[in-house]
Amino acid sequence: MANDYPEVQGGGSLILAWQVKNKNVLVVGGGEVAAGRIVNLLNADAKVTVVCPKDGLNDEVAYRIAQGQVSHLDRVWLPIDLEPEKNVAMVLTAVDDPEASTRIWKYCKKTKVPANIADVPPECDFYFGSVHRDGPLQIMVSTNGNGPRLAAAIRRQIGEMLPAGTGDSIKKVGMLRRKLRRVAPGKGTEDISKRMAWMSRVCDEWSTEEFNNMDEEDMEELVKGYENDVVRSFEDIRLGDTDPDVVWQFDGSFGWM
Ligand SMILES: C[C@@]1(CC(=O)O)C2=NC(=C\c3[nH]c(c(CCC(=O)O)c3CC(=O)O)Cc3[nH]c(c(CC(=O)O)c3CCC(=O)O)/C=C3\N/C(=C\2)[C@@H](CCC(=O)O)[C@]3(C)CC(=O)O)/[C@H]1CCC(=O)O
Ligand SMILES: NC(=O)c1ccc[n+]([C@@H]2O[C@H](COP(=O)([O-])OP(=O)(O)OC[C@H]3O[C@@H](n4cnc5c(N)ncnc54)[C@H](O)[C@@H]3O)[C@@H](O)[C@H]2O)c1
Repeated sequence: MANDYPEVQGGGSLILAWQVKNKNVLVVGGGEVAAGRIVNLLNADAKVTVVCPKDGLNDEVAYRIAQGQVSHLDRVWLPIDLEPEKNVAMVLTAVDDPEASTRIWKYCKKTKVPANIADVPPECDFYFGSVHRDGPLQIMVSTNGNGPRLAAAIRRQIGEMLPAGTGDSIKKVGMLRRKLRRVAPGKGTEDISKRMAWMSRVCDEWSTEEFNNMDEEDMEELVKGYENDVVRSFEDIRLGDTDPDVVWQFDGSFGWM
């Protein structure tokens, strides 16, 4: 039977944007790989505890501990680190001891805590990927275990392709969406459909650069069109005076002077 449904391509990962804000995450090990994991976790507002003997910490991890950005347990990992009272949401190990890694992985499975064991794909509930970050924008590249270094090269290429200010333009879209929900707070299905359709039109019709240049006043002006399903262009908002509230006033100049 012919159809246009997407073809299934098994063998991939389910790529998600996992929310770890204010959740307890345990990092086992304090070397270079742990340092990278810690930055990723702090960027996602997690509450991080590092378990690693003090003499094994690298400079970056020692700095995070000294700054109070993460908590520290000065010893090797122990099963008590996963006691239910600790409420651990996730475990990331980056240790140079494969036996310890496997022991930790098995214990995570027993206690049903999702875990990533660096370098041991069969002992991972999820893999890391290479991430491009620009404000609210995050792009993750995964090669699904085939070539992590290639993932980093592809991530850099993608980052270079994006127009400057892409992250800022996304921030503006976020502000506009929040403003729209204040102006039109309806929670009925029709309200939601109307809001989504209007917002989709704005996103399709406005460019990254226009979103970047959009200020608070432009946003106010733009959302005024929502009620009547009007999406004014950036140019129209900046140059036009279709708003009856705006009265043209002579400023004493004749333009050509
Ligand atoms: C993307 C990145 C994210 C991050 O870790 O932050 C990441 N690895 C990175 C770098 C990297 N890792 C390794 C090298 C040495 C060169 C090389 O081997 O290529 C380099 C390159 C370097 O250091 O420059 C060694 C390595 N890695 C794994 C194995 C085991 C194996 O393959 O069996 C071995 C040892 C292989 C061996 O024994 O020979 C496994 C995994 N590494 C993953 C992620 C997951 C798959 C992601 C994917 O496929 O896309 C997965 C499956 C599990 C996981 O760890 O989550 C990060 C780049 C971040 C960035 O720079 O932006
Ligand atoms: N997936 C990746 O992206 C990737 C990339 C490079 C290396 N690796 C692998 O990740 C692992 C860590 O690499 P690294 O460069 O950070 O190593 P590293 O030697 O710099 O750090 C290992 C750390 O683990 C600590 N440690 C060892 N046993 C421990 C235990 N039982 N409890 C708590 N802490 C313990 C050590 O004190 C040290 O701080 C290695 O197996 C390495 O091959 C993974």
